[in-house]
Amino acid sequence: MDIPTHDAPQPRIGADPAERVIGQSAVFQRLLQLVRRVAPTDKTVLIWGPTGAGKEVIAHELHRHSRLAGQPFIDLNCAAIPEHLMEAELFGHARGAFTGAQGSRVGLLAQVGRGTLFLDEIGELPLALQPKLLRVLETRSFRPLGSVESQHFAGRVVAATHRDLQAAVRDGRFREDLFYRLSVFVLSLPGLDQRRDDIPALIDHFSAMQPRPLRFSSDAVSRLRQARWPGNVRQLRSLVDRLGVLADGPLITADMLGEFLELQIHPWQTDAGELADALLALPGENKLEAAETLLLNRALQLSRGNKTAAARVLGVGRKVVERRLGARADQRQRLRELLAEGGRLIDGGDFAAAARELSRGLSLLEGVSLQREAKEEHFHLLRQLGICHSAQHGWSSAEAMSCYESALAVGKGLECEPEIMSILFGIWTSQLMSLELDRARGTAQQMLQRGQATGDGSALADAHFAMANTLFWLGDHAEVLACLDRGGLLRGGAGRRMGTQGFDLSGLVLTFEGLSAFQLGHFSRARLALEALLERRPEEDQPFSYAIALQGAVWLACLFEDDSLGKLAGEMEQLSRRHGFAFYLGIAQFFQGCELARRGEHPQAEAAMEEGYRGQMLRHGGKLFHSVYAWKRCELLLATGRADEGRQLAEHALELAMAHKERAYLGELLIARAAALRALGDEAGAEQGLRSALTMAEALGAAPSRVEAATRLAGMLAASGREEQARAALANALRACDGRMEPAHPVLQRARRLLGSLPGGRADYNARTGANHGF
Ligand SMILES: Nc1ncnc2c1ncn2[C@@H]1O[C@H](COP(=O)(O)OP(=O)(O)OP(=O)(O)O)[C@@H](O)[C@H]1O
Repeated sequence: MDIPTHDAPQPRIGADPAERVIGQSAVFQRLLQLVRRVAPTDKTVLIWGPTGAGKEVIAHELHRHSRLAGQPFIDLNCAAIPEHLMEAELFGHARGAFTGAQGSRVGLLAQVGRGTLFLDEIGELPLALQPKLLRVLETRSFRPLGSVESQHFAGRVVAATHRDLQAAVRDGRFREDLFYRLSVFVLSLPGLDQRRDDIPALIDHFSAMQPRPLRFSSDAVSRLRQARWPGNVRQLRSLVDRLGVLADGPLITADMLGEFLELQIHPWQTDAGELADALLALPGENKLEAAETLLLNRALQLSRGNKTAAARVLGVGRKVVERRLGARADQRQRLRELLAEGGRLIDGGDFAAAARELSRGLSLLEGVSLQREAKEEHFHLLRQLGICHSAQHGWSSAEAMSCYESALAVGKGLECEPEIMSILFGIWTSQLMSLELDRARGTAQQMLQRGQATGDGSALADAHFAMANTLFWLGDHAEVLACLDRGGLLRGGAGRRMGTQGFDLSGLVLTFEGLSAFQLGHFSRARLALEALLERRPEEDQPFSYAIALQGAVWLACLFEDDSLGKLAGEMEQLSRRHGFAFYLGIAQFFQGCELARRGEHPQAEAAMEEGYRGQMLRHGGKLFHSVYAWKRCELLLATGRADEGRQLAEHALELAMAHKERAYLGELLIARAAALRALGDEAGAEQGLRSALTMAEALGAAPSRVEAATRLAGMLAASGREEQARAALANALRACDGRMEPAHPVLQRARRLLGSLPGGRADYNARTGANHGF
């Protein structure tokens, strides 16, 4: 007789019925009594119980106590056989019944004779087969596929399930009539948690089955009695089996159990389908290989790297394990070579080629085989690829960010602190440049925490600078100075302190100290910072440090409306061109534009500002400078009679600033918009705008914009005959800044000139401040 072959497990015929059934607990004993009472009848029985609780053992027990104990016991797992083969399996088929049926086949219904047919996982029986099985039970006859003759079914059906069959009936997944036909008797099997008293005897029973005898100390037994057993008796048995292979000696103590209990795999908590789905969701293309790697890794972990023991756990020869490990070592070597090659190409500035090599390395890691053991290589691949992307596409590149973020996730737990800090710095820069200030502050905070945890001074310095810089754009100028101070970065003198990123940190610190001091009205401090920046003489081998110093200097010179602005910006432009510092070239051109505007050379000013901001800064850095640009360009537009364009620009910049909580130059932007409105003839709008600017500047503690807004407002009030209000507004703003400002600063000079021109203004101011500034 030709029997068609398939990959499904063959049913076991005549499984060892002599296997002892262990269980003295009251609940289990009651069940056994019931088993013995039901067994001699030939009625159908449904065994319900959680997975691994011993349903098959009970089915054997039923068979053993039945009148037909000498007859076959056949078990068929309904979940393990593909639907299209199940019917032939059960009913058998005649020759030629379907394509490929070269011979006839005797089905299990016939094979079982007068014995017990155990249908395990009956809940998985395909819906199409359910009425056919029902008919067998009702008529006690069946017809093999392709046959015209009915045969008598003489056996007994015992079914089992861990599912709630009534729920399956409600959901339409199981036929109600079959359910009632099967559950003539229902035996409910308790889970191991409900019969913990059986645990010691079960441990003894399974220990005795080991090739090497095992003994459990009493604390080990009580630990096992207390453990959770979602996989029930099968889980307990696997644990003892594993101990039998892996324990160093025969005595098992509670301490040794910890590791084994923690490492328990619970495939029984899920069903085979779910388990397979989880495996199919593994990373990489080749899922079979991924699943195999997972098994190998686990076996090695359980056997603590012992290949012979791992091979035993896996049920393969040691050579198989060795071959797989050898292949992995080769792959890892290749990974290291790619990483080294990537590093060399980065050093040589060939970022595109480096990215290609590094990506190759990443694709090697796509499967799960190397992911665990090559974590460090994985981290460096992602980090270096991030460097390539930011070098090629700018700090804000999405690819760079995603590499950095993945690197951080992979790098958790690795001892690569300097590299992790450098990634965080990269992420922070990108967030700052794209005006994601809240996120930038979060990253700076993370850097501070890491720096504090490791106590690394350089990392802490970087972190304080990052935080101070973020705070500057958030408009919290007093906190900028406090943060730089907390980081021990102030009063660094003329020396150079390089940050871990290779930047001249002291030049940057002086810049933000100066800018914040300026906004707070501490003009003399800001001026000192400007002078210290100018003292940082160019050094041939450190052009980038000089570019940083010049950046701070031109920016401050612009704020101070100094005559040196043009010369400094020119110097910065030349330096940046010479060394290819595109972003710094943009800054230089932009400030050149500001200087040209001051001199009234409007067309050239406009060209320089546009080229600097749009041509370079936006392209190579980000939109961080948008408010400085909008403020200065709006002034230029007003000077050339394009007030409406100026208003639009200022309004757009205000929207952006508000959306990103960027407040560094918010007062200046509000003033610029008010000036545009006034130029457009909207006097009321302009007055309102200036009042808002005044309030905003006051709230931010920003002195220059406060005085400027008050001066412009006073000018409007005086022009409309409200001289008293004008004088009060001006005197208030000046008084608030009094004692901190340099008398020579142009903003103050304009304010004082106006106040002096108002009736009683000079006397009023001098009387209130007790000063005599000699208007
Ligand atoms: N009372 C018991 N005495 C001895 N061994 C038992 C007992 N109960 C279960 N076992 C053992 O536990 C393992 C699981 O038992 P069994 O296969 O009968 O569980 P099951 O409930 O049918 O599982 P599943 O739901 O996965 O089909 C088997 O190795 C079995 O020998």
